Amino acid sequence: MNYFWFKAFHIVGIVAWFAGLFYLPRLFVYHAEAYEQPEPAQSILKNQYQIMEKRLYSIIMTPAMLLTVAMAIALITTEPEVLREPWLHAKLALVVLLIGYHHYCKRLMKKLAADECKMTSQQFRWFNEFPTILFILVVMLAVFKNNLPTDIAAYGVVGLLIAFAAAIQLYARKRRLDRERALSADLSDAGVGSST
Ligand code: HEM
Repeated sequence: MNYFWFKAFHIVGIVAWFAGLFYLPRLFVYHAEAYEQPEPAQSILKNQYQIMEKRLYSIIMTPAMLLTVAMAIALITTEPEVLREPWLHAKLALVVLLIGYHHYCKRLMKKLAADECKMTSQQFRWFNEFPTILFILVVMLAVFKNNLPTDIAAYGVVGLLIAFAAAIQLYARKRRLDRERALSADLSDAGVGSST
């Protein structure tokens, strides 16, 4: 019975942890875009994102990660034979990457707060997709276990990367066109380029 409790709270921890792992890098995208704004909007936005990032990281993400890992340890302690399973070894390798990503987010948060982060909003959009891929792979390993269809998983990851690249490029193009349109509207409001 304990095993089911541990598994239930393992999943509760995962959901809360991933809510943060998906949303924090999105905040980094908006934080990086705030640098394009004029003052005082820039300072107000940067300050607001900094508060949101800090709270999300320390109140939700880190406790949820600890709950996920604590429940995983409890699951393994209850059924130690699972430690011999190859799917769990693969899953642990991916979880190590996730925990590394989690800590790297903290480093980026500090750099953004100190105005020392050199990453652009487009680079953050790529960074944002990393946990999605790890999430899908870890869940597939947890469900299929040793029967994971590795060929389908590999094609799926490549397909996802192509879809992300297309979406990021299309969005960058849309932003560039919007900026050009706004600039030409400003110029025509100011009478530049008009003979009347
Ligand atoms: C700290 C590292 C982790 C370890 C050691 C671990 C270990 C385990 C173990 C032993 C189980 C029980 C398997 C079973 O009863 O068949 C389990 C279940 C599960 N884990 Fe993890 N886990 C970890 C992290 C994660 C993460 C990060 C995710 C999601 C991204 C995840 C997703 C799941 C899911 C969905 C289940 C339920 C699978 C089922 O009932 O068939 N785990 N985990």
